Amino acid sequence: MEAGPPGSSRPTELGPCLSGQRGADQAASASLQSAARAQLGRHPLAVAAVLPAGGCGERMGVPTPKQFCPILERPLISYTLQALERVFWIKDIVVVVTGENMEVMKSIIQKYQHKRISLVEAGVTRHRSIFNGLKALAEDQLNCKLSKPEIVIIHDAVRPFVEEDILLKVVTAAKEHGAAGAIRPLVSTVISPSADGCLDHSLERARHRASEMPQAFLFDVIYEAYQQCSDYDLEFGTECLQLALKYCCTKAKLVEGSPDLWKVTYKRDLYAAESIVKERISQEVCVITDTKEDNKHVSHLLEEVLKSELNVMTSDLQETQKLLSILEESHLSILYPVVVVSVHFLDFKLVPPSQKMENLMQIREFAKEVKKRNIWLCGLLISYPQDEQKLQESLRQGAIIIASLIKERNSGLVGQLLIA
Ligand SMILES: Nc1ccn([C@@H]2O[C@H](COP(=O)(O)OP(=O)(O)OP(=O)(O)O)[C@@H](O)[C@H]2O)c(=O)n1
Ligand SMILES: O=C(CO)[C@H](O)[C@H](O)COP(=O)(O)O
Repeated sequence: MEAGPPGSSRPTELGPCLSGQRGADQAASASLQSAARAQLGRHPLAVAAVLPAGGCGERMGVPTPKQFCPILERPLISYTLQALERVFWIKDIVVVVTGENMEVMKSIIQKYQHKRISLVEAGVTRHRSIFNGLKALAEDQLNCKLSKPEIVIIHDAVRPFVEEDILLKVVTAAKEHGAAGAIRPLVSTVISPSADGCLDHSLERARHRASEMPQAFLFDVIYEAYQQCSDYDLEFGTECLQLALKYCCTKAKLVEGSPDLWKVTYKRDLYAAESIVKERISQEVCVITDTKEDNKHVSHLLEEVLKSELNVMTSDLQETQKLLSILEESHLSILYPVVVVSVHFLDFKLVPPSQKMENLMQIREFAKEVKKRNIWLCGLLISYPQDEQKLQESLRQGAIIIASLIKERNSGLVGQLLIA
């Protein structure tokens, strides 16, 4: 079973206790939390977030709006919500979706146990959706749990890889400047075409930046800007920072962001996002070793070979049960499929595989059962020849298969029995 909570490099969810890793993560998260308290001031600022998620994802070219497209069988928007929920000082998260997607969104919130989420109906453009989200925060509506924040973060729901440090930077900058936004170096040069479709001029790439998200604003600044906003800007605008400048004379502070802030727009972006998620959640593997004497030696050999493929954390049977109960209690597998590889060693010369097959085939039924809890189980039969060199080869094959199962997370292999 591969352990290790999902998502960013500093997971804070409950999860299997990894020896050194967890300690480092907790330290990193604690230092961010103390930085947040220091930078946001002794009386912590009231910070809320608005996530526009009311688009139809036309450029994605599929019927499902891209914010609901699956990554490892979980909707893209759920990853973004998880990233924001992890930030303790964001008190409310307003998600703006179309009326027709309201029920879908509610089911996602319930299934993945998202917290601090309020839903608001989208507008026909991104700016109108964001404006609706701000209105929900501005008006102390009756029996509405939302209250007006001092700072509001605006972040596209289709930008799942947002970390606490960039959120803290834009919020801190917005507190001082009134507005702030993440930027990235341009990859392509920006050109301006003339009316006849030829090049009029090009912009000096080094002197320009791409505007990304997250952005943050003093709530009163951005709310005022949207209230003054022309219909043309609401209809065709794409830049919130520009609204703050145009309508409130507020020059946003620009904050260099990480390469991970990109927006999922085209289908290739979805493939890239899934690869990044797989890579991030496959950093550790937990080897569950049989404590019976005759298998202990070969299990140890497998761990050694696995170390060349992945970071290996070893565990014995008792630890296995503890890990499994933590998994059950922490609902870790709700957010990400947990891969469990049940490894068996067999000297094919002494024991014909067919004799062992029967009880190994039980894996298929058991796998069907645990898949309901998002645990992806498959079996691996490793040849255990007496010849040391042949044993090393089959262990190497076994390690390659295990690493691939964890990194690739192919649900088609769930319940299968593979042989190395
Ligand atoms: N009327 C709209 C349009 C867009 N968005 C949201 O704004 C974010 C960024 O917009 P974009 O990438 O353009 O999304 P879509 O408009 O869905 O994409 P497309 O332009 O390809 O249709 C997305 O999270 C999208 O859901 C929104 O809340 N309301
Ligand atoms: O990068 C951004 C600057 O705030 C916006 O996400 C981007 O402009 C949205 O544009 P579109 O919705 O057309 O992709």
